[in-house]
Amino acid sequence: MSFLEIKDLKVHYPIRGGFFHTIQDYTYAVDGVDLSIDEGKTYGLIGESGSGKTTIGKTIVGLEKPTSGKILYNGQTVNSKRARKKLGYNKEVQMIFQDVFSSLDPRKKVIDIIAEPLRNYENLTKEEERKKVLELLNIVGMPGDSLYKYPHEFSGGQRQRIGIARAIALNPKLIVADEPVSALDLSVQAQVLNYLKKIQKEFNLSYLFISHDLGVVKHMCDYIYIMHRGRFVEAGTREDIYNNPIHIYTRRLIAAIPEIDVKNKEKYYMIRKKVEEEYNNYSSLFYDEDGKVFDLIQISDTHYVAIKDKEALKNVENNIA
Ligand SMILES: Nc1ncnc2c1ncn2[C@@H]1O[C@H](COP(=O)(O)OP(=O)(O)OP(=O)(O)O)[C@@H](O)[C@H]1O
Repeated sequence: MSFLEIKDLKVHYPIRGGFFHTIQDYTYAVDGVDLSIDEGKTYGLIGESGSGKTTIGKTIVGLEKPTSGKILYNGQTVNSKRARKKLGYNKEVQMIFQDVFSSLDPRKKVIDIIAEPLRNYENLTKEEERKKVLELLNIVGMPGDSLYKYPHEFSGGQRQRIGIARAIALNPKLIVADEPVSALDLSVQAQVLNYLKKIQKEFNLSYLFISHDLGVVKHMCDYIYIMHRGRFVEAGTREDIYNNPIHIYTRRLIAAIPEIDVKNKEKYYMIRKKVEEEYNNYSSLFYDEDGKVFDLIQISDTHYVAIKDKEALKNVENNIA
C-alpha cells in the first residue's frame, strides 16, 4: 500500500531577465511525473545533472513548492505548509544531502546537531535527549564519545553516518537521500550503504535514492525511475531496468557505468559505441520534435517506458533491445 503518492507533479522555475527583471521563460525542472512510495521499499531516481531529481526530492519534503500536481500522504494532500503541519508530515519525511554538514553550523557539537529535530518536535528532558542521541549514534555505529565533538573531527563517511542518525531521530517513514555517498571513497560508500540497509530493516523505512549513477544504487533499489529533461523516461523493478532496458537514455546510462575489470575494457568500449549509434538513429521514437519526453506506456506489470507508440516499441524491441 502506497503511503505517499505524487500525481502529475510539475515544478517550473521562472527565468528572469531584461531591464525590468521580468519573467522571460521557465525552466521545466519537473514536468509531469507520477510516483508511488510503498512501506519498506527502496526507490532509485536516476538521471544526469539538471534532469530534475533534486527538485523532486525537495518538493517531496516541502522545500520547494509544486507549480501544479499533487502530493498525497495517506490519501491527504500535503501541498501546503498548513496541511503538512496538521498531518505531522515533516516528521515522517526526511532528507539527507551529499554532505549534511556543509549546510550546518560547524560550531555545533554532534549532540546538538542530532538533537535538533528532537528539540523541534519532542519534549525530552536533557537526560532523555542525551540517551536518545547515544542510541541513534549506536545505530549508525558511532562511538558514544562522538557526542561532544565537532563535525570537522570526523571523516566524510562518519559525518554521513551522523547525518543519517539525525535523519532517523524522529522515526520517519521515508528518507529522501540525495547522492548520499557520492562524495565518499568507494569502500566508505559501501559501508554507509550497509548502514542504511540495516536501519531500513529495523525501522521499516522507505528510501528514495537520488543519483546520477546507476551503478551506485544498483544493489539497493527495488524500483528505479529514470529521469531526463524533467520527466520519467523509464520506470520498473531493478530487474526490468538492468536486464531489459528499453529507452535509449536508460541504455546510455547503463553503458556509462564504469567498468573496473580491465579485461572487459575493449568489450565495453564497443557497447558504448553501439549505444551511442542507437541514440542517434532512434531518437525520434523517444523524444518528440521539440525534444520532449513522451508519456509512459506500460509494457509489463511493473515496467513502463516513455515511447512514441506501440509500433515504435515493436521497432525498438526488434532492432535494439
Ligand atoms: N531554485 C531554482 N531556481 C531556478 N532554477 C532551478 C532551481 N533549482 C533547480 N533549478 C533548475 O532546474 C533544473 C533541474 O535541477 P535539479 O537540481 O532538480 O536537477 P538534478 O537532476 O538534481 O541535478 P544535479 O544532479 O546536478 O543536482 C536545472 O536546470 C536547474 O538549473
